[in-house]
Amino acid sequence: MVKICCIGAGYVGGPTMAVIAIKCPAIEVVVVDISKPRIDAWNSDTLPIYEPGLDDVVKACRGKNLFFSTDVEKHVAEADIIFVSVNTPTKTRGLGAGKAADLTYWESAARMIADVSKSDKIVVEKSTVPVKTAEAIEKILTHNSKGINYQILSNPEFLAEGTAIEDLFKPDRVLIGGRETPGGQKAVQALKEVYAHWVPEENIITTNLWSAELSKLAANAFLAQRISSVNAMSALCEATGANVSEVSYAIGKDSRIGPKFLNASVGFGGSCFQKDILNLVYICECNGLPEVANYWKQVIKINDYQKSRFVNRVVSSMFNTVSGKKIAVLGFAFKKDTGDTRETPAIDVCKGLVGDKAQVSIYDPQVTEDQIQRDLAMNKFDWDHPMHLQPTSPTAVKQKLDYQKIFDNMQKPAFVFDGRNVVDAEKLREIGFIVYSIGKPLDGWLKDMPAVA
Ligand SMILES: NC(=O)C1=CN([C@@H]2O[C@H](COP(=O)(O)OP(=O)(O)OC[C@H]3O[C@@H](n4cnc5c(N)ncnc54)[C@H](O)[C@@H]3O)[C@@H](O)[C@H]2O)C=CC1
Ligand SMILES: O=C(O)[C@H]1O[C@H](OP(=O)(O)OP(=O)(O)OC[C@H]2O[C@@H](n3ccc(=O)[nH]c3=O)[C@H](O)[C@@H]2O)[C@H](O)[C@@H](O)[C@@H]1O
Repeated sequence: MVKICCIGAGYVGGPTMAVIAIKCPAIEVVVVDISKPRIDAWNSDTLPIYEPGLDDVVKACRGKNLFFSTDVEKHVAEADIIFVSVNTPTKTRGLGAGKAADLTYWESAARMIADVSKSDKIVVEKSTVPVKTAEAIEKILTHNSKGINYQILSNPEFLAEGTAIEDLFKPDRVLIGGRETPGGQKAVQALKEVYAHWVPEENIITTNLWSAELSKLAANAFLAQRISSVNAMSALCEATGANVSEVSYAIGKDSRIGPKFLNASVGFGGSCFQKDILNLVYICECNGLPEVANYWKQVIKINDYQKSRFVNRVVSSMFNTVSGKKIAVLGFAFKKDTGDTRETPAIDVCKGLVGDKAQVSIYDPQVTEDQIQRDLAMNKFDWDHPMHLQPTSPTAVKQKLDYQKIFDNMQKPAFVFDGRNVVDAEKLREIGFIVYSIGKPLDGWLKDMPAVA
């Protein structure tokens, strides 16, 4: 029986391994982590992360061929294939602080693999890492190899939170990079066979190691760039009377552009887009490519601009001050169907409003009060140092808001600021609200109260 061990039971390690286990009943999959609370939660009825469909997959194979354990060394020693899916946050201090990826967790996992292994291993980079990380890992593993053969593969993950199970069941592609040696190619084949249990062969792409590592950073950079592009357009729409949804639809009809990922928003969030672009910027700088670095930096700058533009719009609409005013924030996670708050734009928006002394009340059905308090107290880039444990008691209750009742209870004029373009603005205007929707023609009131970013 092939044995797989995955180091890191987070948003990637947990769902990815659960799907491998359910699709490959003949493979034993053990997910290990140094965090006991996280492993305990994976072994309980309340999983440590909320992800639609995840519960069913875990329950179907846990205890059969899927296991969660803190006995990291034992399971690493026994495995044939080791996935490393630990966090790779942005460095907070030292060389490359605020940009480079912090590989501390990765390095300690690699050293532990080197220490405990007694048989040949395929080590798979699942975490998103800088290009050439495999070379560094190879050095650590082979330095004291005691005759053990290690093959390093890059197999980046492309799942998005909120749709992880769907994405894993039907990935657009699986990417596997390996050394172009007979040993490297044999390892690529072994991993390909795992995915071939459910992914059509033509969707499994194999490349050299560096292409696979770079493709992951490039994919996230391109995706984030689309959002910054449409968000940049949203500002121009507001200034000109164009409607960003109509513009997105019109350009998305061009098959070369495509319709997906063109929703204007208060800005992108999540643990990866910003981190991975900063990492890409740092790699470009280290390779003497400042023009390329500056090109990608703009994606982050527009994202920051969009968040502060939103806060300024709120403040300027209310006579340039929100001091003492009651503001309800609905939704705090970085997107729907997740409880993950890492780098959520809501943090910047709430901090901006609180900075102007607003009285802010925050609600998200998937995020606990404790988590929100911690997030708002944290410094930039600290959110992934140490581990960011998710709330274990989210409610799945979907509540319908009674906007008429809300309006009746509010001081007038009553405002709604929609950072996601999800409310029915016309209906709310009929009730009497002044509504701001990103990138949409402005209400008369808002036109008279120009916001400066
Ligand atoms: N969250 C996402 O949607 C995606 C994340 N990624 C990448 O996957 C990687 C992991 O991300 P997440 O799962 O979100 O992180 P996470 O923070 O949720 O999980 C990482 C886990 O690794 C554990 N860990 C750290 N060092 C360890 C060690 N030495 N031994 C055992 N366990 C250790 C931590 O305790 C933590 O539970 C990152 O590189 C990220 O960029 C890639 C695609 C999607
Ligand atoms: O490397 C990663 O971590 C992952 O990053 C993203 O996935 P994720 O961040 O989970 O979620 P997305 O759906 O990409 O959303 C990211 C942010 O962009 C925002 N967004 C997305 C789409 C859009 O049109 N507009 C927009 O503002 C979302 O609200 C959210 O804040 C990528 O989509 C995944 O392919 C990748 O594997």
